[in-house]
Amino acid sequence: MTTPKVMRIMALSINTAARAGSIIREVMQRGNLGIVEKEGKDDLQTEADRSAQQCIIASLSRKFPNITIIGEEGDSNLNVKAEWLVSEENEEFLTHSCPEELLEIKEEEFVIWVDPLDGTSEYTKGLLEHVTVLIGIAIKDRAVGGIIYQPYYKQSNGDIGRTVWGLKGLGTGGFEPKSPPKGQMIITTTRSHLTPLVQQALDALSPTKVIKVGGAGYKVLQLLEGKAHAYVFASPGCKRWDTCAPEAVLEAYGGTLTDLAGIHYSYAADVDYKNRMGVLATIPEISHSEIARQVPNDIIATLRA
Ligand SMILES: O=P(O)(O)O[C@H]1[C@H](O)[C@@H](O)[C@H](OP(=O)(O)O)[C@@H](O)[C@H]1O
Ligand SMILES: [Mg+2]
Ligand SMILES: [Mg+2]
Ligand SMILES: [Mg+2]
Repeated sequence: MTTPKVMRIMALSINTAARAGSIIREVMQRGNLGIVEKEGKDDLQTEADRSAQQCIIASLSRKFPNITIIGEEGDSNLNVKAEWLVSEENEEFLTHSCPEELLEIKEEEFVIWVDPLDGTSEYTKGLLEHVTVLIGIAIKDRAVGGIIYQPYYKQSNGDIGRTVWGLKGLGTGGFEPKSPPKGQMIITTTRSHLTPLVQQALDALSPTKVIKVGGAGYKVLQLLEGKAHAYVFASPGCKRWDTCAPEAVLEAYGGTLTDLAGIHYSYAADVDYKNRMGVLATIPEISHSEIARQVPNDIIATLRA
């Protein structure tokens, strides 16, 4: 019985994200981040972003040559050194059963969205716990599988690094699920891109507490670990590579991630990769549609303009 393609892609992505995470730590240890500006001073790229992406895309495309892979850092030179090429599929993950509805998906139907280092700004500022490696697996236009690797997570046994994964129809792994305190509305949002519109959306939801952190991946981890009820970002800053993996993991867990109007983003290969309508993510325990309804129409209209 051959292993279903989606399970092999998840299993290789798990090991590849961890290898990319070790590259991120190696670059930091060497101390020369090789920072360049992409679309301005607010959009940085480091040697870690570039190298982690080379590792991920070279490894995945070597084993699955017919898969469409879209990386934040654009085209990468895939002639990488042998030590960056990951070929082992994660055996622990492969002990799980493939969801019935995903058994027959062909390689050509997958689109993989790669954010090799989410939280670059935080990485350059030493806020290392905000940094994640994101590999999102879409089938046709829907986010289905996700890996959120934290290169700087400290395990209780002293090990460094943690892999959080999710596959819709199967579930999640790698973290201790926790619900946030009842009777509160804790919202996580941007650490560095607060605008009047972002603030207006937050105010409309009357939060009891606001947690400002970097990284789309790290914000969704706040929801998974019971630190926040919702992630609200009324701005077009994020892209599909920021949200594909977090959406798949959160929704495999029973939560929801959409744009601010409550509509799911398409992850088809040919979409405009900008999340122009912001991000709204909620834990399973609260009504996503109820929260979306509380977002004032003028905010939606402004984002749509
Ligand atoms: O992978 P990077 O470029 O670090 O991803 C960015 C997002 O593009 C950006 O929108 C996020 O901004 P906020 O913190 O304001 O949500 C940033 O945190 C990173 O996720
Ligand atoms: Mg970036
Ligand atoms: Mg990102
Ligand atoms: Mg990035």
